[in-house]
Amino acid sequence: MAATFAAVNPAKLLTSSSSNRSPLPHFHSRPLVSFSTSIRTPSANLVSARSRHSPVAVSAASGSQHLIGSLTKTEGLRFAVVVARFNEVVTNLLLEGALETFRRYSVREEDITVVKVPGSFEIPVVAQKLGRSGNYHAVLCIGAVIRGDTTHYEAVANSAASGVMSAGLESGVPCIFGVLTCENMDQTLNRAGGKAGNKGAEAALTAIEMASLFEHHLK
Ligand SMILES: Nc1c(NC[C@H](O)[C@H](O)[C@H](O)CO)[nH]c(=O)[nH]c1=O
Ligand SMILES: CC(=O)[C@@H](O)COP(=O)(O)O
Repeated sequence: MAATFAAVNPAKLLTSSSSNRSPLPHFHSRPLVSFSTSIRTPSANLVSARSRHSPVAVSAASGSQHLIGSLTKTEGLRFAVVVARFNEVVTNLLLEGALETFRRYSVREEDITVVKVPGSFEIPVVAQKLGRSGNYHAVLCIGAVIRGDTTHYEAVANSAASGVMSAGLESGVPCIFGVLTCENMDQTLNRAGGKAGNKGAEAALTAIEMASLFEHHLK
């Protein structure tokens, strides 16, 4: 049977859609977030063999081991991005934000697969399949659900949210919820590179952290 999804070169996506939009205002030239790796009570006995090799596993005063994903150890991490085409003007901006973040944090383009689906309702089943494939360390889900006149909004938004959660639980691969659920287009655009930032970029950071947590600490 033919492949059920098509891989899209993210570089091409960025190029093809960047001509008719203004630059995203919330991007900076350096990584947006960094975690302190300092150990306040550096007792050798408290640091496990594994954490010695990982600057992001820190031991607290209590002696408990604290594990946290790294935003900098991205080498070899592979990501799938499932994007709803519904409200495409918005989801393209979210996708661009996500790809820009992956690039800033040194995720290689060839380690990113973008899969387009009709609407947010279709995201979970694809996320689950991608998670189960074993090919990805995290699946980032992007969509934009905007309230209309009927109760359709609740159905789509709630299904997307619980479906993405189920996809993660069922596949064992972090599935990240980058689906906007907004009252109107103003609210939506504000969160797709406007006043409230770019939630696609934020969700990509979450994907990196979770992928690292699983890969470096929870295997
Ligand atoms: N209204 C929105 C939808 N609706 C479409 C559904 O997601 C789905 O494709 C359809 O019901 C067929 O199963 N999708 C969004 O992503 N955003 C919306 O605002
Ligand atoms: C998300 C939606 O519900 C929307 O596109 C549908 O609008 P309506 O409730 O007016 O049919």
